[in-house]
Amino acid sequence: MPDRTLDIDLDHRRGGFSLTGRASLPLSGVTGIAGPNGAGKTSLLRVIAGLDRTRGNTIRFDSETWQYDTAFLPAHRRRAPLVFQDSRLFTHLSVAGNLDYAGRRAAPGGHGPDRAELIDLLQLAPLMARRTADLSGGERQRVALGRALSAGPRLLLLDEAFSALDAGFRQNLLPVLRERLTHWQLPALVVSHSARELAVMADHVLPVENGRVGTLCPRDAWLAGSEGAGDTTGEPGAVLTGRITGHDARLHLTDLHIGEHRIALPGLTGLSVGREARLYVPARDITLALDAVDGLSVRNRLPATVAAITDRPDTAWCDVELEVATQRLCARITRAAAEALSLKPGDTVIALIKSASLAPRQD
Ligand SMILES: Nc1ncnc2c1ncn2[C@@H]1O[C@H](COP(=O)(O)OP(=O)(O)OP(=O)(O)O)[C@@H](O)[C@H]1O
Repeated sequence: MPDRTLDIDLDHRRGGFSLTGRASLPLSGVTGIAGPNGAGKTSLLRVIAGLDRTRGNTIRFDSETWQYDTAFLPAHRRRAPLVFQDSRLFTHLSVAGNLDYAGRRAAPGGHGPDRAELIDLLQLAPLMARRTADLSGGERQRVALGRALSAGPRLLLLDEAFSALDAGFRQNLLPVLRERLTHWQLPALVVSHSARELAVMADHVLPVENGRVGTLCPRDAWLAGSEGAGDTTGEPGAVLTGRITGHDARLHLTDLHIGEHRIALPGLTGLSVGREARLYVPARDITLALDAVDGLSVRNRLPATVAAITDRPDTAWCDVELEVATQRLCARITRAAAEALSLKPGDTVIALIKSASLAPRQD
């Protein structure tokens, strides 16, 4: 059990919708919140933020009661800002004015970056004097994130808060933000429909389905689909954790080492050499080979050992679980291919991963 937890026990009713269930979420790292449209993810974050005051919910933040019976700590005293897809900014203030306003209201004891780091992280310098009414959707989202981080938060609540960012900016921001959240010791709850986003950000995932809060599970278990979630396409994936070992400015590639094995990633320029980075690899994007193959364009080739093979009943597919330098990968290949290669646990194979599948994309 983690030391500090956010404990929720919900019996939330709004209109015809109800959200129920209990969970104890770690107040360290990032907890992803996943589930289909209308499941209740936004409702959950609103209750935690203190934006919905329905009876029947109990929320405890560490030893502090945020809601219980008739007791209700107002949102501004929780200091758990909620950034959502279309956050409203103060239109009578400039971008700098919005950040200043949040900063002035920050109470001591919160976490987050100083102003210079914030501006650098979210690339706000060219926007500071701008009127917020004139900003694009992505710019507005960057400012909304900046405002939340300026407010001395104790818990950050992000609801599809990266959806308007362009794919390249997001690909760079997510691993850096993840690393910074750890540095600031700022826990976060992140709602996202993107398995790739949750893979990079989350340590645990809380599934929400049909108005019911599910069981918190480790990110890798969720990605593998073993908890019934998997990614938005219902297919598994896995996360490889490596260390950035170099950037090639000419070829726009970043080198990441997983143990002694190298992977080249397109355009992960936001992370400096030596930093840890997580990489989401969808199972469908891995090809398996028994031997080294020549004359292929695929350059990411990881030696792996087959740990298990699971047939998907009534489909053409099977999932091959692999071990790569003590980490786990999953490859979805056809059962016909597994039979043709006579794959079995203990076999040594080479996992081939196209760089394009690791590149930024809207998903
Ligand atoms: N104020 C409200 N009054 C009545 N029903 C509401 C209210 N707000 C949300 N709902 C309903 O509650 C249900 C859950 O909505 P919620 O926004 O929490 O889902 P979600 O999981 O975040 O969905 P999505 O992934 O589509 O954003 C929906 O059916 C929605 O219509």
